[in-house]
Amino acid sequence: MSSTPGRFISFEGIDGAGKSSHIESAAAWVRDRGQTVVVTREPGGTRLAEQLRGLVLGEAMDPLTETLLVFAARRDHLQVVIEPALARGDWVLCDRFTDATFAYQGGGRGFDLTVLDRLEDWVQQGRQPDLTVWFDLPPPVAAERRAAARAPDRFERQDEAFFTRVRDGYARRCMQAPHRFARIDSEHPREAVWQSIRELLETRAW
Ligand SMILES: Nc1ncnc2c1ncn2[C@@H]1O[C@H](COP(=O)(O)OP(=O)(O)OP(=O)(O)O)[C@@H](O)[C@H]1O
Ligand SMILES: Cc1cn([C@H]2C[C@H](O)[C@@H](COP(=O)(O)O)O2)c(=O)[nH]c1=O
Repeated sequence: MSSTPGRFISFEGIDGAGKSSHIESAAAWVRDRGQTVVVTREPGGTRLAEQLRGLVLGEAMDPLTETLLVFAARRDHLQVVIEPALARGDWVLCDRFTDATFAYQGGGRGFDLTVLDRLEDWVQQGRQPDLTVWFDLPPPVAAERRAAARAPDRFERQDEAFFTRVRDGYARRCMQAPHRFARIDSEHPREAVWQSIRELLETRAW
């Protein structure tokens, strides 16, 4: 059992914003302070949710189907991984959580935000991250980074207008929950971004 209560920290941003480049460093930083850390991701994190991830990232579907699948994956992830870890006092660092649904399905796809509000309440029963690190980056810069890094999936093939709406979706969530959100300027060089994350962990996660 850990000496302090666990924390739930989510990492968010448009595709290519730099989350994955920093989440393991953040986990190592927390472990160095004596905490047990679970690093996980959405959609995914359990056997079932990883299967749903494969469908969501690979198969064409309508926005309602997409929304229900990401929430189904989230429900399993919460029950099997996140809630048990927090109950043990572990820290959970999660590459994306429900803010991604509001940004991608709500902002990007234009799906009804009031339905998302209801699904969020229903699936999460009040569970929210203690801290959300939002890696903010202009869509054209993120597209350049992605193009240099890998072949695109179904979301990454979307155009700049889609990612502008996703980014606006994150900005809306940030304005609605300023106590939980922290915006990081991800256009800075990697070391400067990491410095911002470290300061954030020191001041707002502990
Ligand atoms: N600050 C930075 N400056 C320049 N390049 C960066 C920076 N941070 C990350 N990158 C590079 O940008 C690419 C995308 O980064 P990364 O995979 O971490 O993004 P991501 O937010 O996890 O994306 P996704 O959510 O789509 O998986 C990688 O090639 C990475 O090396
Ligand atoms: C949680 C969640 C994710 N997505 C999208 C966003 C990304 O394009 C992919 C996940 O892949 P990545 O490796 O994290 O970039 O899924 C979504 O549309 N809705 C969600 O709720």
